[in-house]
Amino acid sequence: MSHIFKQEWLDELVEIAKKAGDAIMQVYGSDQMDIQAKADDSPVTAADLASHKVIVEALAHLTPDIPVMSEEAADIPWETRKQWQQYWLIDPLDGTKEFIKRNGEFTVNIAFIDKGRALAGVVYAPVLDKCYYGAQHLGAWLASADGVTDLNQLAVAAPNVPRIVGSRSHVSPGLAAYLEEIGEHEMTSIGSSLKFCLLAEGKADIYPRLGLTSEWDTAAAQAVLESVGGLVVNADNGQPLDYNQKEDILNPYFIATAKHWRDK
Ligand SMILES: Nc1ncnc2c1ncn2[C@@H]1O[C@H](COP(=O)(O)O)[C@@H](OP(=O)(O)O)[C@H]1O
Ligand SMILES: [Mg+2]
Repeated sequence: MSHIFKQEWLDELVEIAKKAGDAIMQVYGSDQMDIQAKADDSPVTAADLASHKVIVEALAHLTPDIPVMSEEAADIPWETRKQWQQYWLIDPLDGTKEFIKRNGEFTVNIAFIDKGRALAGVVYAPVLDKCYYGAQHLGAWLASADGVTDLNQLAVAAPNVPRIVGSRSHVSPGLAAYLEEIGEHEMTSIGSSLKFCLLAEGKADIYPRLGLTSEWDTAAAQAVLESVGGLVVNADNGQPLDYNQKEDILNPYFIATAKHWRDK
């Protein structure tokens, strides 16, 4: 059965992400982060696993019949997964390296994928106290200490010189070539899916990711950005970045662009 993504689900996702953030902050505030290396040698902490547990349990309660894929439970056969029309795709703690460095640039990510498209998502940065959430047919908002901002109501003027955002901890040779081609620009480095959120908030213009990411790293934030008219495309062919269309979970290199920059 196919579901219509409802406003109540979006509100519920915000609550779930905040609970997951609370679980992460318990580890963040303790002396012992319990860092382990995963099979691919990337770090995983007690916080990734605690956040994963909170989200998976809450989603099972919210929508018992919708499957869930998480970075921390990704071993789902392609034969099974390729049948999914709709599913939740989560990265319980994106920016694990930033979490370990304790610079606050990490997020909880929950996306709703509908027929290969990132339809809705929430991105929550507990230390920064910022929660971005949206759905393509409902809109997108930022909840912070200042209250709730409708991201579609922001009037953003595109600057003359593009403001580029890039990874703090994963720098690729492709990016250097891209920046050289683009010429004069301002560059900001920040960890996790927050890069997309800066575009959605009108604080940056382009996020070129000419390096590897997995589908759970991008889905929720792509949904937020595209709910405010931004776009994320495959850097090679300009096609929208899609989900669950191939066995390999790695994304192609991509370029994300803010609405005000697309309109320029
Ligand atoms: N070589 C690689 N292969 C796959 N994913 C990679 C990668 N290098 C970085 N990433 C992904 O990039 C994410 C961090 O993004 P950024 O560099 O923009 O902060 C990591 O998420 P996690 O922290 O959840 O593992 C990781 O999944
Ligand atoms: Mg990640």
